[in-house]
Amino acid sequence: MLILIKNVYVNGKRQDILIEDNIIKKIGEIKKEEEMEIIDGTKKIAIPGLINTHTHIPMTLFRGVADDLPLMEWLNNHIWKMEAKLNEEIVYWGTLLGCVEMIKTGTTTFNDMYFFLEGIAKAVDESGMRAVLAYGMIDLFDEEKREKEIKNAEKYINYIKDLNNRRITPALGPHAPYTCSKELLLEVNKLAKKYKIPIHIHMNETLDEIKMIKEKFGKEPFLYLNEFGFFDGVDVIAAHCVHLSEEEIKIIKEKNISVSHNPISNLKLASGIAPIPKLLNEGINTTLGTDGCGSNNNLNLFEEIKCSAILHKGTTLDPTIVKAEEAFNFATKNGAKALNVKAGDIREGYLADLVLINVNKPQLRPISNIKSHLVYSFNGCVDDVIIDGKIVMREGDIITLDEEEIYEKAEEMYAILSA
Ligand SMILES: N[C@@H](CCSC[C@H]1O[C@@H](n2cnc3c(=O)[nH]cnc32)[C@H](O)[C@@H]1O)C(=O)O
Ligand SMILES: [Zn+2]
Repeated sequence: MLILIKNVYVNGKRQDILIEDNIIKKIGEIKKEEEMEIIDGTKKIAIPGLINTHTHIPMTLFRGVADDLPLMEWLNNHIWKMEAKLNEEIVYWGTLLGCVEMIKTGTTTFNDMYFFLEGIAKAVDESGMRAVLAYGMIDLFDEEKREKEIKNAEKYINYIKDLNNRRITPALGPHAPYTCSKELLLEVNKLAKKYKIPIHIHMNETLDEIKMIKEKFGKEPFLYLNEFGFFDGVDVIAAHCVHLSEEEIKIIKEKNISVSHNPISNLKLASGIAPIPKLLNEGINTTLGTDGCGSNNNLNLFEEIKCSAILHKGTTLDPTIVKAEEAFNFATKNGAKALNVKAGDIREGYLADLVLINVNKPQLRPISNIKSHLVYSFNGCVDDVIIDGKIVMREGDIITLDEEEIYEKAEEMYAILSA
């Protein structure tokens, strides 16, 4: 399958992009040939598909159901109660709704931690998106639950591998150090090495959890986990990292941990503001996530890009902190590095995960500085999306999914959850 995007603004100039199978074959001057599908890029710019490194995608169905609460109350009194009613079908439709929202706002890859993974994987496969899927493990320090969670985790790793779908890969998802025992975390490290897959974990989101860990284990979360080798020999994506000591930042740097910065979720749950300028100073790989729709409440990664570019200017009173280019890289190159996917940039030999945006939009005019507009002005409504070399959306219409059906089913599924 050959796709030729003609005369599109990419990497600073108007040129052509040739896609062969799922790879960007050539960028430059390219002649049209018979068997090519041609996309006219004349009025469009091409950017790499965005990469969301922290989601709980089926939580689209929890949008707006428990606003204006702190994390622990939100989780314990609302979210975990509703999650008890979830099943494969509800998770499937919630995921499809999330895929529609992510495709429409230019996200092509997401890093998810949830449960009922068959439903999630089926929806991802149908949508055409790329995803790293982890079964979220919680043992609450109970041995019986631990055995069950470890068995489930390994079952899902093999389930996803057996799908043999190059767009869907497995990860391990121990929920957090305050919901997972040391024994479970040690087992997770072992499984990550055995299957050569990354670990996705919530870290240092709120002051409460840090207090809990310090009281229970006598030290801060990263120091506690590092002491028993949790970070050794594995790739870790740590979501949130809001409250960090200097010692903990050292560990993040030394262990090459990628941070998933979720500024809007952290603000909405009043968890705090992650010390991103300090992490950047240490060269720590910083990426962006939305978290779930219960605590954001959308999946528009352009909002996270803009928020990450202005929030830290405000906290440091330094307008030069987190420049537009850096913020854009959080959601593209850095995300690709964290998830170890050859995407996040439009270069020959890279995966053909790219997005076209028609510049005939008021927020993109005058065309003075495209990168600035994408970070500080654009509302995220993209036009065409190509993932793994397949056209998934054309001029705003998603080809792979039936939007109307998904919107209807989402209402039905929400009615079950809220009954
Ligand atoms: N097997 C676990 C599932 C854990 S999935 C990931 C969990 O993270 C929860 N979650 C969502 N957002 C956040 C957050 O910001 N911090 C901590 N947990 C969250 C989400 O509701 C879900 O319960 C169980 O039986 O509950
Ligand atoms: Zn989360």
